[in-house]
Amino acid sequence: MNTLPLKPLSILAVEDDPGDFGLIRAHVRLSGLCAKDDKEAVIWAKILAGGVVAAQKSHPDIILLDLSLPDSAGMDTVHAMRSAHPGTPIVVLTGHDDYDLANAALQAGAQDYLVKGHFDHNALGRAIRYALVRIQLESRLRLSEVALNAVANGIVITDQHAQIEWVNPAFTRLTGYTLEEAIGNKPGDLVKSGHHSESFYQDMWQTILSGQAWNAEMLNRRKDGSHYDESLHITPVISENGSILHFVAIMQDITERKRTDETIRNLAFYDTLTKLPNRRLLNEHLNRAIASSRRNNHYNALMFLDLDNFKPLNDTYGHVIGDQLLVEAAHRLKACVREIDTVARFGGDEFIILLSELTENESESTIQTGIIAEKIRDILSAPYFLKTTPHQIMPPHSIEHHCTASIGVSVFTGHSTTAETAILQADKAMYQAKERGRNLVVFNQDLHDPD
Ligand SMILES: Nc1nc2c(ncn2[C@@H]2O[C@H](COP(=O)(O)OP(=O)(O)OP(=O)(O)O)[C@@H](O)[C@H]2O)c(=O)[nH]1
Repeated sequence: MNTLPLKPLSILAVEDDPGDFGLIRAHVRLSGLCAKDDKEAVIWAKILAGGVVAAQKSHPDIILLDLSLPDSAGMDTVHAMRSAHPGTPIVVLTGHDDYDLANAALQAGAQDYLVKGHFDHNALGRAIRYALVRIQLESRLRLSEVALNAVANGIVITDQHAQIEWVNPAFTRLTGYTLEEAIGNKPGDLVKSGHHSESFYQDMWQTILSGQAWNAEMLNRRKDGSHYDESLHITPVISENGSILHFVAIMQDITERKRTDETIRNLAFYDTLTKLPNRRLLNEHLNRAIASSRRNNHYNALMFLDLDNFKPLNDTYGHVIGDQLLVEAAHRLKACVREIDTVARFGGDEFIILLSELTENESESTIQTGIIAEKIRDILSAPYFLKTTPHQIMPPHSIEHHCTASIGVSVFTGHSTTAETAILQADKAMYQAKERGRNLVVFNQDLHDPD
């Protein structure tokens, strides 16, 4: 920050009363703000218009402004001088002890005021120095405000009780809440989505109340009810004695980034046609199931499922119709299992179903799996109604198609197998199901030479 000018000050006094001007000049000399023998140190203008012109010509360091002039009175005088000379500090001279008038003058852009006839050279000197410092601080403050208003990130300033004192326009753009609507509310009351646990917020409070900054990515709710993802950074503002005065929260809308991350994740781990987990995600789930089975001794089951005679459907009606059947089969499979199980598309017309956390008893687990496998076989064999699309040669119509599946099953614990062998065993059993005439469930354990 600039310090006060070291050179003697140049002062403009806008004052219609020669007696008052004489007093001002005497006080200025006594105050030591300018050289004692400098007759030009205080420039005199008797009316506002003259004062405005004099300020333009001489660029004074400070303007002493009487509020009651022949060509202007009251706040109009302050407004006129302030707009003509925005960067020059103004000390208003009021005629009587009118604090309302003085306050209004400060609001209108003056930096300080003096009551005429009630100040000496010390008070004048102090007022002038104060006004010079204050205008510098005000200009820095204005600059910061312009910057805060211009940034793309939302900014919220709260008091120590988390009640909003100020928000910037980016916050309004992000949440839909204007400054007026936000003031006095707690941020959580405006944007909490209900998506995060109590412990999430407890962690936040614990951190910021201990004087530390807190960062998180979270889902919030706009005024119109829609949701957005934000990256949030909260910093406590701490006084010299260590108590918290404010919190400053800076938030960035990361909805787009989250969406892109989600798309990339979906492409990496999910089949684009059926939206089922792909091989890579299946392997993750399978390895996790094996690891947990090693700890808790629960059996898992893996079904390798291949649709029977799927190729002719493609050959007769085209891949678009074949795709519809694959999507419908995926829906049916998902409906047959629990939330914790995995239905994955392994490739082509092959699916894998992983049943996790069965019982600790092999035969019980095998019976359970058999029931589910039969249910799947049954559900998949129900007719499919597939719709041809208008661009095909035939007008759009519905095709009723029948399709069955051959299912190979392996039941295992984490102690007895690896992910690879579990898949191989189920695949081998599925191959047997095909060999034995299709539309069958075959367990790996029932093969003559199970692996
Ligand atoms: N519509 C469609 N077809 C696919 C897709 N991926 C693979 N296919 C087809 O699925 C068929 C798989 O056929 P197979 O499993 O070899 O033979 P199948 O006719 O089902 O006979 P079996 O399995 O022996 O009962 C092939 O015609 C592939 O072209 C896909 O994403 N969409």
